[in-house]
Amino acid sequence: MSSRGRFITLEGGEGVGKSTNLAWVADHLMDRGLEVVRTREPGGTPRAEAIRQLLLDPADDEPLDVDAELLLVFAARAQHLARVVCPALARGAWVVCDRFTDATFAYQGGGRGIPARRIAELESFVQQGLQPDLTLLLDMPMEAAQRRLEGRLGRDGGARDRFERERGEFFQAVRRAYLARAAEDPHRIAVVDADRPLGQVQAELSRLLDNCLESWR
Ligand SMILES: Nc1ncnc2c1ncn2[C@@H]1O[C@H](COP(=O)(O)OP(=O)(O)OP(=O)(O)O)[C@@H](O)[C@H]1O
Ligand SMILES: Cc1cn([C@H]2C[C@H](O)[C@@H](COP(=O)(O)O)O2)c(=O)[nH]c1=O
Repeated sequence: MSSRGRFITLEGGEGVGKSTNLAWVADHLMDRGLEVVRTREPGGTPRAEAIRQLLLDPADDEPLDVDAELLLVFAARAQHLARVVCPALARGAWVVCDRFTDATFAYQGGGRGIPARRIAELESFVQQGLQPDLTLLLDMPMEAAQRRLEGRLGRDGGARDRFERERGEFFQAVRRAYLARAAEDPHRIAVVDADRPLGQVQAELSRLLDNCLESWR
């Protein structure tokens, strides 16, 4: 096995099963003796988590400007990369991250309508060429994912955050943007049908991960 760490991201719309499967992916890799760092965006460090709170806060006393939203996402990312992701990869750990820059192209690009070239400029500035080695895009129809989310919110007694309050068209645009990214970069982004029982989803994740483990040897 190479000593270089690997960067794996999970992506997809709200409620498709990212958190559930992130834990499973981390365990799958740890079972193979790898050091795994499990993290998320926006967030992953105390200051980046504080930016996450600003982004997710549904208070409508002061609407968040779309460019401010984009810059906050990348500010949190810069902090997360500097403090967590890059040091972990440098010491040979595997980083498994719930969302990364594909989410920015999907939410701020597809959802908010910010041109992809503007997002790409910030991506180059903040990431300096760093890209995930593998992205697992969990995909399913928005309506079914919304039902799952309602089930979880009901059980948690949780309230919807600023993004979860968006309308259906927003989430349809997010899904289209994710699928367009996967079509542009099929070598990195694997689309996984998430609208299946968990065992079937995880069997496919297992196959994808084991193929990568084999080819990265
Ligand atoms: N394949 C599946 N079949 C049925 N239910 C599932 C499946 N995967 C996840 N769930 C359930 O759906 C709900 C949402 O899953 P989860 O919280 O993992 O999604 P998420 O993509 O992380 O959501 P968010 O976008 O809000 O972070 C949870 O209650 C989870 O137990
Ligand atoms: C990384 C990233 C995230 N978002 C949005 C997408 C989600 O609605 C929230 C994060 O909450 P979750 O628990 O992961 O669902 O943030 C975004 O708009 N842009 C991004 O780059």
